[in-house]
Amino acid sequence: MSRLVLIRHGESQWNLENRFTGWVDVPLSPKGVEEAKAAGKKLADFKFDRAFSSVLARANETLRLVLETIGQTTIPIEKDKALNERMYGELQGLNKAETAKKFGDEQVKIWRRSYDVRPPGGESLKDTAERVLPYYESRIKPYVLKGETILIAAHGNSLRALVMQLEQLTREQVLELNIPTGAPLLYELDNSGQVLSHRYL
Ligand SMILES: O=C(O)[C@@H](CO)OP(=O)(O)O
Repeated sequence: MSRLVLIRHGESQWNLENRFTGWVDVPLSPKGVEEAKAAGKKLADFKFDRAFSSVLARANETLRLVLETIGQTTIPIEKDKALNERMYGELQGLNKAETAKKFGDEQVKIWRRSYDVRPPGGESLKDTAERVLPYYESRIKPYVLKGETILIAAHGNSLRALVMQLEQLTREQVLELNIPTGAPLLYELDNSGQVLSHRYL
């Protein structure tokens, strides 16, 4: 059996300011730093074989703080832009509440949570899945099949794409799927990579 822990980065400065972030490389907020350390405390009983992260600072920093908290900073780490947040195109930098006022709540929900509608100039969840899932299959799943204990630090939407696949969610179900910041989500998988159980720690 393999254990796979997914963690969305702690609160970022732009989460705090309620701005669309995407590929903009913003830092963690002070609360985000605390969330990452608290996540580490929840993972104190885990002995990770390896970890993966996007190349964005908020995920890298979250991973570093978790590994420092549990004293496991020497494990192999692979960082790849395939795990980056969904690129939010023209929405990047805009305030989410102001954007909802301008375009309507329903339109903004579709841009934020639908499966295959692209925000203007950006990636849909489907586009994001088309880079996250091949990366998972080629770089992460081989270690799942070996029964390793693995940590992935990434983003709301890159993790939604992975969770949709792991849990075989429908497009309707993924519309309601939100992944909170700094909350470790544990999957137990069998030796063929099928999910046996999942829960937030
Ligand atoms: O702004 C973003 O890049 C993401 C994650 O914070 O936002 P959303 O909640 O719309 O997926």
